[in-house]
Amino acid sequence: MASADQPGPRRRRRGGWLARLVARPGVQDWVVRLPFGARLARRDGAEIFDILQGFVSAQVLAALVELGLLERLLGGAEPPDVLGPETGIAPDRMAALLQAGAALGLLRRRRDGAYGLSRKGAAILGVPGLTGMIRHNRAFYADMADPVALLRGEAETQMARFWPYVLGQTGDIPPEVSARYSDLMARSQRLVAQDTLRLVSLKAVTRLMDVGGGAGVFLAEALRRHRGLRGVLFDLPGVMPLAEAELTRAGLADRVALAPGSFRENALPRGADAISLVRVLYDHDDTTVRALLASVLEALPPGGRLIISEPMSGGARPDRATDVYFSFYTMSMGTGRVRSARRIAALCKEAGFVGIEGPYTARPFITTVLVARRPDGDRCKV
Ligand SMILES: C[S@@+](CC[C@H](N)C(=O)[O-])C[C@H]1O[C@@H](n2cnc3c(N)ncnc32)[C@H](O)[C@@H]1O
Repeated sequence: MASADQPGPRRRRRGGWLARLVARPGVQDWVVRLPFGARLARRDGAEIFDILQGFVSAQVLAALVELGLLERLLGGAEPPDVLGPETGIAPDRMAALLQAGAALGLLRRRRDGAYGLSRKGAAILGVPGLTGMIRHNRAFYADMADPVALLRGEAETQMARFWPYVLGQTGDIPPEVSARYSDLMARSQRLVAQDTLRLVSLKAVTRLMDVGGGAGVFLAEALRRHRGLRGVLFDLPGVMPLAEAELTRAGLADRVALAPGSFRENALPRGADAISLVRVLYDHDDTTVRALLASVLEALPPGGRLIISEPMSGGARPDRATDVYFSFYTMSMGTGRVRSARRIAALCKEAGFVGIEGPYTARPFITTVLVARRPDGDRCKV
């Protein structure tokens, strides 16, 4: 069925003639002989090869992170025959890994045969949560090893086991399991929070409720920027100890009320004039999202604002980060999906929200933001 993210069947059939022509083996030989053809074919070839080897590049990065080599090289360049024995890897294989890291621009090869960290390699260490995410990709890439099985939904995925709430489990998730995934999210949440708060203003907000707020990093960031603001953190009970610890550490515990519960089972608490959903919708199917948006609308006062922030599909203009990485990431979680801003706006409208603003983004691979409002007059049931 066509959705706001997909064109209808009539448009899908058009435009295949060029692809069919280019796919003929003889045509490639002919293109190379045309003026500009050789350059075009070379560029296409290089780009195709880049896509083809993407998995291997990611695994080279994973090996550098897992072996702690980025941190190790912070102290200065080292040759393979020093790093090999330190990590239990034969020097010639270590040389291959370091050479691959240099080819990817993560390391720099020096004339004396030692390898040091490049600016890009060092930046990986500086981005909060990135090395944790790279390690965590092991589970995701295990699911991606058989992409057709994943697409057919043939087996339980490793990712579904890592994120148990997407399977419909609620308050009874063991605290250590909740803590594990919330900790991973917390590490990367600061970047999402900073981008979100640069894109939307909370000046007029007095109480912000972050639903699915995890460890509370978004609330903490918002409260630090707005002294008069108070917060409510709504999430599964198992996540509360982590949130409490994070907010206490930030010295903000007295400005945030913790509200344990499941939005699948409980009404959301009232009293906030803005509600945020940060990286929440893309974990869930449309049925859960529709119910959640209805619940948010009910919890808001007339004129109250909803802020949605998460990686969004490029929709009509497919986006390399969100329509590849995040789309398959959420698919391997089981119930999630990356939606375009247009699709999310349509779901908000359907729930009764008005005045939809956005999408705003600085870096689509970090997040995109939409803002909506509960109508001032009483168009919706309370
Ligand atoms: C992907 S994490 C995002 C966490 C945080 N907002 C962030 O950006 O780091 C999704 C969050 O939604 C919470 N969550 C999932 N299902 C929930 C439910 N039924 N009720 C309340 N929270 C839920 C999870 O516990 C988790 O903290």
